[in-house]
Amino acid sequence: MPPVLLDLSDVAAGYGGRIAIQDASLRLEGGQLLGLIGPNGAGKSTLLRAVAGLIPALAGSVAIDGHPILSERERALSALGYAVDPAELPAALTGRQYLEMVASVRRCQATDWPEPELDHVLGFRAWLDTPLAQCSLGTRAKLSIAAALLGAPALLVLDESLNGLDPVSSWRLRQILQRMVATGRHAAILSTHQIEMLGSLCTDLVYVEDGRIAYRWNRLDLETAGPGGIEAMVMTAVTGTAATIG
Ligand SMILES: Nc1ncnc2c1ncn2[C@@H]1O[C@H](COP(=O)(O)OP(=O)(O)OP(=O)(O)O)[C@@H](O)[C@H]1O
Repeated sequence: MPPVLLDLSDVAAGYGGRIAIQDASLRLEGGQLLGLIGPNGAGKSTLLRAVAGLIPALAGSVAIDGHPILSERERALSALGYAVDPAELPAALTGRQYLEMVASVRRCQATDWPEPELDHVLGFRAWLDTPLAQCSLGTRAKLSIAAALLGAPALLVLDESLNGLDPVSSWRLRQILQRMVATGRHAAILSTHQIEMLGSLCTDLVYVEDGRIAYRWNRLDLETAGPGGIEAMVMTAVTGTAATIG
């Protein structure tokens, strides 16, 4: 049996007493790569922040790799790689300093990536000694993802992290994610507005709307739709009309 790497049960979370996501239940095993989609402001990032323990769950429970975030926070978070929003990276640090800081928390080396020479593969090596404030958005996004990958955590959470990446780096990173997940020892959640990116990547798909998980598709649904058919499948469900383009 693959390990249960994320167990989210009836989670509610929000800001200043206002609920932004509620009744969210998700279970991810090793080998699953979940795509998270939905309208702007639907609650996707809020859900992922609750998974990462950045905001508290106001109801329900979150467990990562079998460790409840509430009672075993340190053990739970040591199994999580969450790519921080590039805008929230510490601007005064260089990329190298940031990676070293994250590595020291993870108790690994600052180059301990699941694939060797990730800095070269993703093309940010030349920027490692530049303050993050002076790096381009895409380079900061790469450094954020590279930090999340340090120590090859069991659960990876990438919240729109691929948005700013150049096409080749995005493709390389998706390949790395797929290879990690295919081992059965890792699971990942990837939120994006680029549905077409998810077709050949995800094993599962969730659509969040108005603060709730509104639709779910599993591996069989995605295989049946085929990589090119996912967008039509989602649009048909969400808009209630058969959706085709062209
Ligand atoms: N830091 C915050 N403080 C207060 N409210 C917030 C904060 N972040 C998000 N919200 C609110 O919570 C709701 C859900 O926002 P969230 O960022 O989770 O949506 P999202 O689905 O990720 O949207 P997008 O696709 O536009 O990134 C929105 O109403 C938003 O205005």
